[in-house]
Amino acid sequence: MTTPPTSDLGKALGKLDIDGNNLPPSPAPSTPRNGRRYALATELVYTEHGDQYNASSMPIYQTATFKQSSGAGGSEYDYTRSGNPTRSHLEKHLAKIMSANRCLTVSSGMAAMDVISRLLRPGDEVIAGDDLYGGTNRLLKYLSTHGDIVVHHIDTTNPENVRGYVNDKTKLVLLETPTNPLIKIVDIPSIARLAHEINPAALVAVDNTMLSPLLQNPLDLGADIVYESGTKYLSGHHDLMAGVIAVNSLPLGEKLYFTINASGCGLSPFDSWLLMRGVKTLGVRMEKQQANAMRIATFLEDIGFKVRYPGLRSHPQYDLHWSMARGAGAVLSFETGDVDISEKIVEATRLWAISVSFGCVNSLISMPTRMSHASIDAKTRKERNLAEDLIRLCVGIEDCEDLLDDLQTALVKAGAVRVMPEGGMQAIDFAAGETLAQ
Ligand SMILES: Cc1ncc(COP(=O)(O)O)c(C=O)c1O
Ligand SMILES: N[C@@H](CCSC[C@H](N)C(=O)O)C(=O)O
Repeated sequence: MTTPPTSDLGKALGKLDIDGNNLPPSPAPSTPRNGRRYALATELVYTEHGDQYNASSMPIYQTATFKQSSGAGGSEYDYTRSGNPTRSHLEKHLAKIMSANRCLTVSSGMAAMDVISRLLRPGDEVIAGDDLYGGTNRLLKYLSTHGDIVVHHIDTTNPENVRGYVNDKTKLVLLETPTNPLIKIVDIPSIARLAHEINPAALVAVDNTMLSPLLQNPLDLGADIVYESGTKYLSGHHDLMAGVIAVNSLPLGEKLYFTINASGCGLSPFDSWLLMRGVKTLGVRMEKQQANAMRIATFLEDIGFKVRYPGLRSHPQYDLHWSMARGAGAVLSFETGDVDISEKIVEATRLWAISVSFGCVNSLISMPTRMSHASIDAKTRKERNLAEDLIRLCVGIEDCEDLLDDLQTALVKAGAVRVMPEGGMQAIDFAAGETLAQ
């Protein structure tokens, strides 16, 4: 029961929420899904954890063990591998944000993927995209060579392609959207629907790292599992590694928890605390990152580069993206038509750090085939149309004029653009055989 309101405003409003329920104003931590009622930007920062001293920030329970009050054990926590209050608090908060009934946090995005992959048995089949993060590709390859799992890498941008591969052995359909690094869009609702129709036991898992729960909720779109690298947008500062898994099915959540406890990959108390702190600023970070990304993408497209970004009208799956997502994110890629020129651009930037990963407050530049996707062999990259000259930009929160200025200088220094007498610049079409001299 809630206590009666004492202020006039309180009396006027009572304790009723917008649905007329007499409930606490925000989700009780243990019932995140049913309790959500503020806008996401508010929920990101609003937390309740019931600390005995009312600490505003959830304390870090930096302990491996918890003393028991009886010889039979049985307290809520006994050992941090099995559970820790700081991690639990984060998981409950994330469940609320991710529109999930249960959330689990582990030591990296790949650990999340590994935990999910333990649901597979020899002979099971996995359907995955042909454009996906290099590390995910590497783990799937390992499962196929060491675990007798059959992995089909197909173009998941067309749900009909997926239909052809779903059968009674399909255990997992693994999707990324937008894909990393080609920024292709995958129709989560259609694929989830058809996969479940053909094989109700098939699990549809979505790697939501590119957008974060602020911009897309795959569970609401029909997925069974959503996971993310918390190393990226959720934390936002590249100062921790984390992975997050969210589900609505509680039995499925228990299976995943079993693996986390059994294998010991649960997120540490300190990283749980850091991630909790990072999540609170996700809204403001992403807002600025997206605004900057849109300007950068528009500039590159205007001067003639082929740019991949779902914020641009020219993206071939623009409508599909916006039917699922609330924003375009802040990762884009573009091609120059010449690998050496791309390398020169990357190396000529100063503000844009040459770095893997994305989602950080700092802007990053990289050539995926040399860095994040180098673990995919050159032959496979070619088969999957992963252009060697592709440059990926992960846009941060800096002043956009500075970012544009640094990028423009790098383009000129690298000889990737022609400076026009009337001002401005024009990309040189190296793929069409054009040169700077022309
Ligand atoms: C789309 C995507 N998923 C998963 C991962 C794995 O995350 P982590 O590096 O935290 O293991 C990455 C990057 O590493 C990624 O880009
Ligand atoms: N050497 C690492 C590369 C990590 S790439 C990180 C991120 N997902 C990205 O796309 O940039 C590895 O081998 O995993």
